[in-house]
Amino acid sequence: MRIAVVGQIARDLVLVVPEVPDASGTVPVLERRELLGGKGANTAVGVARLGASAALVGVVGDDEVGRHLVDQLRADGVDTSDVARRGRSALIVDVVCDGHWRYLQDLPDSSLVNEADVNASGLAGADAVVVQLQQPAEAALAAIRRADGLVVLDGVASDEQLASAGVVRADHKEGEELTGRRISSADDAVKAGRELLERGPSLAVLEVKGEANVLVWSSGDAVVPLTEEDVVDTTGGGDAFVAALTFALVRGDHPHDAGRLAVAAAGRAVGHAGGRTDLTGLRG
Ligand SMILES: OC[C@H]1O[C@H](O)[C@H](O)[C@@H]1O
Repeated sequence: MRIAVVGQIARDLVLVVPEVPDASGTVPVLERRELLGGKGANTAVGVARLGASAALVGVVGDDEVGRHLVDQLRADGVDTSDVARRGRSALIVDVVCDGHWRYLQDLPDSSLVNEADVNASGLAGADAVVVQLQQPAEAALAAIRRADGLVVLDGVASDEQLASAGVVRADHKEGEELTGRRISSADDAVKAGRELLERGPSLAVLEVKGEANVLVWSSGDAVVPLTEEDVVDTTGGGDAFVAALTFALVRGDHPHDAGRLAVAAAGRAVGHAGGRTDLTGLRG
């Protein structure tokens, strides 16, 4: 099984604080961690740790940090032949308070995947392509058009993108933006998911904040409650979720089982610090 991911690669600076400061306020940093991150890279590493072959279409800086990011991806078993090197590397500052993140993003334009990167990549041969929609819309569309396998969209997709996708997955905030609906219960998510299916995909996966993930497909739906893991850091929970969801769907799992594996993976991710989680042994 080969899964390609189109998305961001970054260096994360995690600062754990006791509270978020007001304007002109100061708070101490309780803990500082320099970690490997980026949604695309985290997802690709998750796929590799689940035992599939993972390839990443992304960009790192043409600098020392970029070399380190690529070396670590390779060490984690990710095929980096489609990782471009230019400009400076993206830096994300994760301000973590009570286990929940707020990001400050230093994303130079050069750090975004462009259409030429996608067209030069080998994603066409993959069984599934995960497209993270933080990338420019034209690059995302190029990836969707070039994909031969299952297309999994992660984030707020446009109608044009949805029309050619197999799966769309959105966290709570993205789900509300994507559907224009308030999603505060599983029933809301099922209704929103049904509307999404009319826009193209055959599976919609929406989060109900703090409660569950809801999967909706043409002949059914399933509500998978979140695990009761102690939350250390929510960074990367969604990336582990998408990695496991895609892995399970390509393996041929029923959507409900795929949802269960995805929730278990996200639970493992939020139970530890940083965006790269060891999903080894998590096979459902
Ligand atoms: O999804 C988590 C990732 O998003 C942010 O962009 C950080 O890089 C972090 O690793």
